[in-house]
Amino acid sequence: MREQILTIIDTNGKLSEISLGQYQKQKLVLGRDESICDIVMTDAIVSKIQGTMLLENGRLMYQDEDSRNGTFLGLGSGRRLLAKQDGMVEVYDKDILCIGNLQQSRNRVLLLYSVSEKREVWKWKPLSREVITIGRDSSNDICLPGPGISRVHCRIGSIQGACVLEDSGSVNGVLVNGERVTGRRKLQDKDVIQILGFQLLFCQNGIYYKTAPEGISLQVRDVTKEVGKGSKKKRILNHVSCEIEGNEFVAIIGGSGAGKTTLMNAISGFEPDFAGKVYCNGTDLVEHFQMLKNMIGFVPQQDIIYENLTLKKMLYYAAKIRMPKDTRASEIEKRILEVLQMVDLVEHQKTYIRKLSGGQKKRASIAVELLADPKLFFLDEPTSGLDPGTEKNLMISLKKLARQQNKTIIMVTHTTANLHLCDKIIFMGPGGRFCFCGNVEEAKAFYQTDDLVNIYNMIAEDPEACERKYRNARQREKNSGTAGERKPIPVKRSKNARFQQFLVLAQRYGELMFHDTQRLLVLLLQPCLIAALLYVVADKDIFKIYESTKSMLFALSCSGIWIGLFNSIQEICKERTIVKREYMANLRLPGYVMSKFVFQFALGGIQAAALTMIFLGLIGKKRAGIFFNNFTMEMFLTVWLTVLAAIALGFVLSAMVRSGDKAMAAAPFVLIIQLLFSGILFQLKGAGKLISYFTVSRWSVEALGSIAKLNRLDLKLQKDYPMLEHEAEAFFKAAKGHVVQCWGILLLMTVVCLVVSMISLRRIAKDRR
Ligand SMILES: Nc1ncnc2c1ncn2[C@@H]1O[C@H](COP(=O)(O)OP(=O)(O)OP(=O)(O)O)[C@@H](O)[C@H]1O
Repeated sequence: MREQILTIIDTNGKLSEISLGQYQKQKLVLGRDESICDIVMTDAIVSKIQGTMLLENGRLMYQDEDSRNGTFLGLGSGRRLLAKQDGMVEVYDKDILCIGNLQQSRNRVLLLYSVSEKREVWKWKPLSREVITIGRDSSNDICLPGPGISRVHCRIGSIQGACVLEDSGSVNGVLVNGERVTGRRKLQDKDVIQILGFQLLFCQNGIYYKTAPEGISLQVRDVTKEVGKGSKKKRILNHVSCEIEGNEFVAIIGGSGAGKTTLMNAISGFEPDFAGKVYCNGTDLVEHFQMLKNMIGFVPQQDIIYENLTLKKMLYYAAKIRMPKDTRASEIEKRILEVLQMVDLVEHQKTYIRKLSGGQKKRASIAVELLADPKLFFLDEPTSGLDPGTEKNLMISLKKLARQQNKTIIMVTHTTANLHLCDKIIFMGPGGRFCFCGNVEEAKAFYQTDDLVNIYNMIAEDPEACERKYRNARQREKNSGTAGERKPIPVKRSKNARFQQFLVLAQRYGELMFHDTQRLLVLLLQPCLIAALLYVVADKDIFKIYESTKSMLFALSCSGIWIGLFNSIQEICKERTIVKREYMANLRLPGYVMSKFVFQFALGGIQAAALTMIFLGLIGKKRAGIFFNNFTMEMFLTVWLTVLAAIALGFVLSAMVRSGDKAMAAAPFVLIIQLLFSGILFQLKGAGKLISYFTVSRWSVEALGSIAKLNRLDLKLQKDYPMLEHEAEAFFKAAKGHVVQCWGILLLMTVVCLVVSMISLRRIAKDRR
C-alpha cells in the first residue's frame, strides 16, 4: 500500500512526519491556527491559514491561501512562488514546499512530499566532529549503501565557522537544492542534499537521512518533439504530460509508429532534443543528466551483451566500466551474484552468452544494467520475440524488481497480455498523441471496453479525439515548460580513471578476440596464404627487373591494406548498441578505440611479419636495404605501417556505419580508391595526383620501391637494348630521408584516422535503436 507522506521541518530544525492518509479527508488545511487547520505548524512565519491540500486519486494538489510569507514550490534556481490566483498546483513525489524567507535559511519551514510503499524513520547525525564523511563504506559517519555511491562520496566540515560540503571526487556527484556541487559548497540551514536516490537534510548542525534509497519519481511536463524542417516538419510527440511515482512499474503502449520509443528516449534523458521538461525526483533530468545518468538503467531492444564471453565475465567487465573505480574486487563479485539472483541466472553464470536462450539473453542484458543499481529503469520492448510463458515470467520478474529492489520501471511494449501486472499504462496514439495514463482498470473504464485491444483500435481510428477526450478528462492545469538552452555539466574524470577504464576495455577486447578462435585463425592464416599466392605469381626476375618488381611491390602493399581493413572494418559497428549504452553510462570513446587498436597493433605486426617474411623467404633473395644490410626488416616495417594505417581507416568506416553489412559494402570502394590513386597503375595529374597524397597505397608503395631501390633496376627492354636510358623516378628515391618521410606519413595517417574514428563515434549518442 502506497502512502502519501509529508515530512515537516520547522524553523528550529525539528522534524516530524505525517501520513496524509490518516486524516481520511480529501481536503486538508495547513496553518498555525489549531482550531481550523488539520496540519498545524506553530512557527510564527506560518500564516493562520497557509494553504490547502487536495488529495485526489493518489495525487496531491496545493494552493497557497494568500499567506503572509508565501509558499515556494522547490528550492534552488527552479523554485516557484505560489499565489492564490495560481489555483491548485500539483505537487509530485519528492517535491519540496518551502514557507518563509529563502535568504534567511533559519526562518524557513520545509515540507517534503513523498509517496512510498514502506516507511523508514529518519535518522539524525549531529555534526559533533570536525569533519563527517558520507559514503558507501561502513567506516563513514553516514553510510549510504548502493553500488553507485563512492566509498567516501563527500565530506561535511567546518571552515572558518561555516559548514562546508566537499565532493570527494565521487563518480555520481552531489546535488544541494537541485544544484550540482563542484568542489566545495557552503551549506545553509535546511539545505536539501541529494546523492543518487538518497535525500539528506542539513539542519541546525546535523543531518537527517534515511539509509534506504526511495524509488525515483518522474514528472513529464509538456514534452513535445518535432523532426524535419520546412514542409517536411512533423510532430512525433504532442504535449505529453504525466507522472510516474517511485517504484511504479509502467508500460508505454500503442500502435506501431505511435512514438513510444521516442517518448521513452526523451524521458530517459537519452535523447534530450525535445521541448518541455522532465523532472527526476524534482531535478531537471536534461540539465543534470551527466549526474543523474548513473541512476538510470536503459535496456535497448537489441541485447547489450557479447556473445563470446561467459555471462559472469560479461558482467565483470560491465561492472568494471560502470561501478565507481574504488569498488573492490570482492564487492564486484558480490554484486554480480546479487544481480544474477535477481534475474534468475545464477546457474548459467559460466555459460557462454551465445549458448543462452532468447529469454535468458534478455535477462542477461537486464543484469548488465542492474549492476550499477539504477533506480530508474527503462526497457525497450523487452518481451519482443519471447514466447508467452517466457514473456509472462519476465513481466513478473520486472514487477518484483520494482517492488523489492526499489526501482521505477518503464517499458515499451506492443503486447497487452500481461499489462495487469503494471501499475500504470501510458497509451500513445499516432503522431505522438498522449491518449491515456492510468492503471488497466481505469483505462478500460475510460474507454468503456473490457478489452485493451479495443482501445488500440479506437485510438488508431481517431487519435485526435482520444487525445482530446483524455486531456479534457484530466482537467488539470498543464505546466508547460519551454525548452531552454541545455548545457550538461561535464563530469570531470581523472586521467587515472580513464587509464583504468582503458585497461578494462583492452582486457575485455583481448578476451573477446581470443574466444573467437575461428576468426583469429582466419586473420592469422590470411597473410600466410596471400604470401604463398604472391610467390606463385611472382616473376623470377623480381628484384632484378624494374617492371616485375614494381608490380609485385604494389601487390604486397595492396595485400597489407586488405589485411588491415579486414581486421578492423567490423570491429566497432558490430557492437554499436553496446557501445551506445556504455557511452551513455561512463564509456570514454578514445579509450574504447585505443583498447581495440593496441590489440590490432600487435595482430597487424604478426600479420605483416608473416606476409613479408614468408614471401621474401619463398623468393629467397637477399638484398641490401637503405638502413641495414638486409632489406627484410625495412620491408616488414613498411608493410606493418601499411597494415596499421589500413586498420585505422577500417575503424573510421566502422565508426561511421551502423552495421557490419554496410561496412563490408563500403570496403570495395575504399580498396578501389587505394588501387586507382596509388600512382602505380596510372600516371596521375591534377586532382588525381592530389587524391593520391591521401591514400595509404601511395606512401606504402613509395617506401617499398625506395627500399627495393627500384630506380637502380633494369627495365625489361634493357635486356635486349642495354643502351636504353632508365630515368630515375623521384617516387622511388632510394634515400634514408625519403623512406623515413613515407613511414612518417603512414604513421600520421594512422593517428589521424584513429582521431577521426573517435570523433565520428560521438554521433552514436544520437543513434535510434
Ligand atoms: N529522428 C527522426 N526523424 C524522423 N522521423 C522520426 C524520427 N524519430 C522518429 N521518427 C518517426 O516518429 C514516429 C514514432 O517513432 P517511434 O520509433 O517512437 O514509434 P514506436 O511507437 O516506438 O514504433 P514501433 O512500435 O514500431 O517501434 C515514427 O513515424 C518514426 O518514423
